[in-house]
Amino acid sequence: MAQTAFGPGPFILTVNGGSSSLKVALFRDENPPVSMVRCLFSRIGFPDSLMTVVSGTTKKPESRTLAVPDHAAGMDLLMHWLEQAVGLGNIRAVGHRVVHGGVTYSRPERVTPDMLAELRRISPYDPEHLPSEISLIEAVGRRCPGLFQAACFDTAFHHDLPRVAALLPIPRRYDAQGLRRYGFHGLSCAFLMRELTRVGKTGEADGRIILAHLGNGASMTAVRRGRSIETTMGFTPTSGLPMSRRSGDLDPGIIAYLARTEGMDVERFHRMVNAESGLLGVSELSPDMRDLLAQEARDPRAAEAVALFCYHARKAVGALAATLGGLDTLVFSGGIGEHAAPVRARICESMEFLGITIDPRRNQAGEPVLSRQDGQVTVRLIPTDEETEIARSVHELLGME
Ligand SMILES: Nc1ncnc2c1ncn2[C@@H]1O[C@H](COP(=O)(O)OP(=O)(O)O)[C@@H](O)[C@H]1O
Ligand SMILES: CC(=O)OP(=O)(O)O
Ligand SMILES: [Mg+2]
Repeated sequence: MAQTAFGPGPFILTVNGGSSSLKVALFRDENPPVSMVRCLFSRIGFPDSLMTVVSGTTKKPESRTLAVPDHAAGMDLLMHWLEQAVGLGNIRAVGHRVVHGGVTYSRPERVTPDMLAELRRISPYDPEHLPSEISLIEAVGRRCPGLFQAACFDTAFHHDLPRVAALLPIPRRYDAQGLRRYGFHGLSCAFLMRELTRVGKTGEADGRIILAHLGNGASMTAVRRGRSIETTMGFTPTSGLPMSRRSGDLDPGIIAYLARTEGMDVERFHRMVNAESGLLGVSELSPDMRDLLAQEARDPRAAEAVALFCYHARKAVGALAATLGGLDTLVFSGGIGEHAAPVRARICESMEFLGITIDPRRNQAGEPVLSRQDGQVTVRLIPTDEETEIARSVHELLGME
């Protein structure tokens, strides 16, 4: 393979399309894959979209503002840049994060026309993520026809949820139509479990574990003997914990109430619970935990939003521990879980009854183990990396071709 700006190829490209962001990373196709450069488009669809590039070697972020009207436009810009930096011929495969795989997909798979048709069919399951993810697969296909593309599903980690956890308490006929609890953030869960196997005590990864993925989207998952047995998100990623802009679980009665009293229609309701709720909705200030922590001393709305987030997270730890029949390990991850020491402290407050005690110094310093020496539950901080998980899966799939 020819020499490129990032050394010799071949490369794997990973594509992670969020609701208004796009993360792309280039890996050298080795075992394990080596991250060469990462690129983040944020605020897609806004006039001040930002492109941030972080090189795998210097780790120095370089940002510039540019108009990115939608995900496909971001992908086109990126492919153009990659053509010059590495040559598209040096890219062996592209791996996409696909948030929803419905009942059909339980492992990473090569994208086929049939898969695209099925993803289009289930798009209404997750209109926040699936349409843009499909458009990214299509954008790559247009630019590089025939290139190996794989879909890595967030729902896959939870595919074998116990029936009682997956079943929704609504008329049975909907279950047959795919209306069930699926669970998300599975790529992050898979990565965290791999890391726990690497850094944990002997047998720890086979114990009773809660993975707290707290980012803009936030969910917690109970894992026993390596298997997801319960998780806070259900049919869509709007459910579960309150998030940066998403409401999380709500009383279903609210939908009918707002329709009757305000004439609120489906689209308006969808926008409210996905884009105008959570930390942003309660604080009326910001969806960003950093901003709220900085303002909570002087603005009671910021304080209430942070308190609400920590309260629901603590409640979820208790509920998930009950489904596990006790707890051995609690893992904090995601932007908030990895960086917000005060939030971690508040989630773990008054949890001694469950064996959770964290050491304030370790927590403040963000050490890999946060629990006290004598703590019954090992509380850990593990940075997640969905991109590496995707690249690993693609490398494995290529090996099976
Ligand atoms: N130092 C920090 N202190 C508090 N919150 C932080 C810090 N760094 C990042 N966060 C929060 O992490 C969240 C973003 O999480 P991240 O996992 O990066 O997002 P995404 O889900 O979009 O991948 C934001 O709410 C941000 O405020
Ligand atoms: C599944 C999900 O919530 O994804 P994100 O956190 O990237 O929005
Ligand atoms: Mg995320």
